[in-house]
Amino acid sequence: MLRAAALDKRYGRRAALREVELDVPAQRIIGLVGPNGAGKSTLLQLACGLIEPSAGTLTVLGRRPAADAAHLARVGFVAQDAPVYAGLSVAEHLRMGAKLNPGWDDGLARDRVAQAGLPLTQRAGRLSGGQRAQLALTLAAAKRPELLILDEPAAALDPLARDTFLRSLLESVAAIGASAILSSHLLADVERVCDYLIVLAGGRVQLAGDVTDLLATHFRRSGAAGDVRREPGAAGDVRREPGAAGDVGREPGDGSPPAGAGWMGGRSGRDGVEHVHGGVVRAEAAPAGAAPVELEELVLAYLGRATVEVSA
Ligand SMILES: Nc1ncnc2c1ncn2[C@@H]1O[C@H](COP(=O)(O)OP(=O)(O)OP(=O)(O)O)[C@@H](O)[C@H]1O
Repeated sequence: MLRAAALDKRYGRRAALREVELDVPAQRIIGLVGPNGAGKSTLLQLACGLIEPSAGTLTVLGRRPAADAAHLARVGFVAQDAPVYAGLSVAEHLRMGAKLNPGWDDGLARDRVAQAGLPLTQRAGRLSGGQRAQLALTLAAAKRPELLILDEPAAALDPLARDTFLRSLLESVAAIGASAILSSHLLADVERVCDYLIVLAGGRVQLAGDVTDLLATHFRRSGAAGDVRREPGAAGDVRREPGAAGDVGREPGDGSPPAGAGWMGGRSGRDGVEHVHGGVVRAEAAPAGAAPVELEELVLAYLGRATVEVSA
């Protein structure tokens, strides 16, 4: 569904993506996570055909992004901050969507608008942030795309609006049978809706795979519980909501490796066990005494390792 080979994107001399290799199957909801400047928006914009690769190849639904009008119709994009036309009403947005998109599903659009409680006569500029995000999602979903691409769609929303938005996203994806890729800084959101994960840092893919496979092949060495955030380089800006489960007693990096965590800051490969970071290891089967990891620990371990590698 989404394939990248030796994909590079440079802005002048700055490399935003380097040697990206991806092969994401269809029918997934993909979470794209990474700290600020990791290259998430760049990858999504490449996938939409808004920008061109500097080197390498990227295919979306088997073709070059935005290859032609027919291919454009197969992809729906919700850009960061859910842009809509402030001066147009909700109903006018739907009429515009119907005119511009050959596969427009007006029934789906009107159902979604009603479900989200968007007043048809209200100008988009007067909608709340959550309502604007719902309108942008409606416009993208009513195209009935095979792939929905969303760049931090819920970042500006309060927890309740985000919850409603994510539920609508899941319903829309299920209703149209699409794949979706969304970037987010909020691991709780990714954990909730995504079944495939891509971790980007420093323009490189640190980890990619089905969430169930990743969780089945990563473990925490005994004594390492919850220590990933206390390691040097643990990336602090991919975050959970304050108060979310698992946050109790965890503090951002205090600069010292955790006692008893088996921290090696690199890969050993010994006995088929690869040390990732922060007591998190990768192995086909659980090493003796190791415990399952949560998605948050997994992501932080790879981001922590990337930070250590960059600063080494
Ligand atoms: N139009 C541009 N011109 C020059 N540099 C750019 C441009 N867009 C992005 N960059 C740079 O490319 C890198 C990746 O940026 P990108 O916006 O893709 O990251 P991101 O992971 O989406 O970050 P954020 O989470 O802050 O949105 C950054 O170093 C950024 O400064």
